[in-house]
Amino acid sequence: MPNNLASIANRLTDRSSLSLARASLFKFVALLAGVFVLASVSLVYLANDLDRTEEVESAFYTKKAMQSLEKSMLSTVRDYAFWGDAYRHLHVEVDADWAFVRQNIGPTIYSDFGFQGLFVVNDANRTVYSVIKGELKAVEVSQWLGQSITAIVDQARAGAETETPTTAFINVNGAPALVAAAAITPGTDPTAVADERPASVLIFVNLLNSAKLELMGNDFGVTRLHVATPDEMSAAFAVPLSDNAAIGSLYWTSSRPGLRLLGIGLPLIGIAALLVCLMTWAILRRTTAGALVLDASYASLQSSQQALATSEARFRDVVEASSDWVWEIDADWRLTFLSERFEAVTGLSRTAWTGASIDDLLSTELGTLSQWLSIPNRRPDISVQCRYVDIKGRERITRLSAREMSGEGFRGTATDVTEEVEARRRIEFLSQHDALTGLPNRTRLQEFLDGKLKALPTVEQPLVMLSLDLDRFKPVNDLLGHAAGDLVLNEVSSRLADCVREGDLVARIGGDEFVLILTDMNSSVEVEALCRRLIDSIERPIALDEQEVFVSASIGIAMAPTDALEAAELLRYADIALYEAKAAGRNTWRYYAGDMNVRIIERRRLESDLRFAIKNNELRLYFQPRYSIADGRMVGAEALVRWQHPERGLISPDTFIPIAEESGLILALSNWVLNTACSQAAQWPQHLFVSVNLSPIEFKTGNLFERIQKTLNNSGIDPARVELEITESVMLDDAAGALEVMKNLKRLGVRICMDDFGTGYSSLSYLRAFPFDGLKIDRSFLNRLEENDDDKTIVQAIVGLGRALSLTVTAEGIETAEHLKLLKAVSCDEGQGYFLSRPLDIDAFDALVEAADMSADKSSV
Ligand SMILES: Nc1nc2c(ncn2[C@@H]2O[C@@H]3COP(=O)(O)O[C@H]4[C@@H](O)[C@H](n5cnc6c(=O)[nH]c(N)nc65)O[C@@H]4COP(=O)(O)O[C@H]3[C@H]2O)c(=O)[nH]1
Repeated sequence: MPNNLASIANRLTDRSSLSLARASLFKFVALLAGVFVLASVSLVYLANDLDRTEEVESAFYTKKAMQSLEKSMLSTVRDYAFWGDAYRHLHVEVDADWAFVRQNIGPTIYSDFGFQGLFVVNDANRTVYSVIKGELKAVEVSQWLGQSITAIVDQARAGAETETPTTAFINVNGAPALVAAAAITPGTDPTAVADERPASVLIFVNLLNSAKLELMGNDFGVTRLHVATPDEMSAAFAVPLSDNAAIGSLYWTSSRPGLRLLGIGLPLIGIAALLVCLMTWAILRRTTAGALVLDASYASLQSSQQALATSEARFRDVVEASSDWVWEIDADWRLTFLSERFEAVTGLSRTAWTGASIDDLLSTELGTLSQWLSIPNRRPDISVQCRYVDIKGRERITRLSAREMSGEGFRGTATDVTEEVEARRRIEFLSQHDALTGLPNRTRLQEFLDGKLKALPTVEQPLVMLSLDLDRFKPVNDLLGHAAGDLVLNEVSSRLADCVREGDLVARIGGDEFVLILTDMNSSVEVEALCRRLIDSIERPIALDEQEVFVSASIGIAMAPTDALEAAELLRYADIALYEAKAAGRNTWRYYAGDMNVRIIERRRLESDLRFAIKNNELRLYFQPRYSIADGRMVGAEALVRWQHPERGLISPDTFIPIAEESGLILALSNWVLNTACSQAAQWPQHLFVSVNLSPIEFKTGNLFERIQKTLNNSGIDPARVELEITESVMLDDAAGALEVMKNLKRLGVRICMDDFGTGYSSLSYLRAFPFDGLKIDRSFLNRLEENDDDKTIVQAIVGLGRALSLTVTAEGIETAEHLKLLKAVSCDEGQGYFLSRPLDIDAFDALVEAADMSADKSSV
């Protein structure tokens, strides 16, 4: 049975609903057509039958009519023939008066009975009395009839004895006629005595014309009875008038009820068929439309089933391939399904946990999971973070999504997000903290500061911000390496954190820059005590492996609401104060003051003026001659830039070089100096070199080599006559990079000289490692020479060192004859200073050079 059903289903699925519907409908239509054909055939058969019956009846009644006619004529002829008076007046003697005139047997035969012929044939077969159509005529019966009726006459005489008349149909001139004949006898009249002669015979002739036949037919319900035409003669039901067909037959006009029935029935069937056709057409249309819809639904159902199957397969694949596990619970919160991944992810047994409460497995921070699932109108797309303990006893975090099932219960997925959550926490922490020291970073500082400022600090309860920068940290980093620098920063960070109270904030916002936010400082005494503590704490030696490192700090202080109520402003003011603290000699602190800001503004104005100055030729180049100490010969000159400010007059480089360095204008400025210095020096005598100062910033820009090369090419000066002065901060910032640049510069053929030697930390080591050609002893040594014997020794040592390293040693700041004498004594190579010559403008220097040349010429002469 199921097989049968399946095969039917297959057959059904093989054929569309449309074709099925059409096939069924066509069968139905064929059936209906069959019914209609059958009905029509039946109707035709019935009609034929009816017609046949009608014919049979008509024939029957026609015969009846004939018989009735015969009977009537027999009766009539009998009445007149077997009558004593008739015997006396028509046989014994023929008395026309009695018969015709007195109308005993005369015209009434025609007028009453319609017999056209009345004849009396005597015993010699002669017609003795004849009335034709009611008129007395002397005509032989055989003549009038056109034929002999001897047989009829004889048969009538034969019946005389028994008084039996006779009838016979004859044909008279093509029309039938019924002849009734009877022997004239005395009948029952006792007065009339029969003679011996053969009896005379009374003959009535009834000519059956059309009108008479029709009338007769009507009496018997036969329509238009008439003599059959030759065609009708062959009809099955034509009634012959005698055995002799030559006499003719009678026929009638059939009412053909069958035909009438057909006339009514067939159109009805036709109309019914038409209606059925219309209905079928309508049904076909509806069925087609319905079937099309059904087909479409079926196709859609099939594609839905296909999609469902694909979706199921996809779901299966995803469930198996995904790292998530799938769960289902019933209305009692009991786990009814756990996917295979559950074991792989959690290590827990599926079998053991199936049937257990989900609350025993998972917990949320918001309460039990079942409570969360029960939240009315809970959005199904929102997931919840749950915790569980895996097989190894570790707490894991999973993100759970849940949807209510149409029955009762829930199902969903669980994604292990432990790593993700930890990574997020870490990222969150890192986004707010400095990776090296773990201190809050600039972002956290900003948040903290905003929060504190929103609380509106008061003058009595101010918010204090300390901007702290380490002094002497860079050399540590550069000389001892970044690892050592990191250790120092870590140590400093923890010392700073130790100095503040809980609720305060210590943030690291740059390499060696820190910001402290203090909220519970009631007086400047407290603030300063803290600053002292901070500096003391930082100044304590920091042990790094086997050596100790010393750093210090400068602090700038700004307060809210006194100085500002905006975080950015407060930071800026604390920075300004820090700048002042550093300018004040470091290792100290400064409160922000309004005029500091003025100074900053002033500095900004200068920066903008300087930008204009470089472009508009306000810079001037001075040259300070450098002499050989041994013989007092000029060997070269140092190019020193000045700024001829339209309002402020001549401005010293000490004022604007730092501004140029900070604003980035230094490159444009230095280009101008290099080009001017080299093109001027190119015109000097060949034995004079020019020395140009380079800023440490220029070493970091990357294209110093190209710039110098271009300057040399443009000016055409011999590179050997160009000396570049750099300070040791160039090496402090990036020793490896500086070495690379210096080596490249040396390839150009220029000389490199270390400026301000003796003021830094590690000049000696740099001197050995870098390709210097000379060094310039900082003028601070010469300033103190007269009062400090140590400095004399140092100068002597530096000169000795320079000689040992084959460097040209130049003393700067020779202000007195004594300085010169001393330098001569220690065999210092070269010197420059006010005592020998102040820096000169181009014209003055050219004049000096010219004068020097002339005196040299004179001396040589
Ligand atoms: N007290 C005293 N001072 C003397 C004596 N002899 C020379 N000086 C001054 O000492 C400075 C020597 O230049 P510096 O050490 O390279 O120091 C220079 C140099 O570092 C920088 N500088 C000057 N011109 C340029 C330049 O074109 N480019 C760069 N990057 N820096 C420059 O500005 C600094 C100051 O330059 P200046 O004001 O011209 O000051 C010059 C000079 O006028 C003396 O006997 N006694």
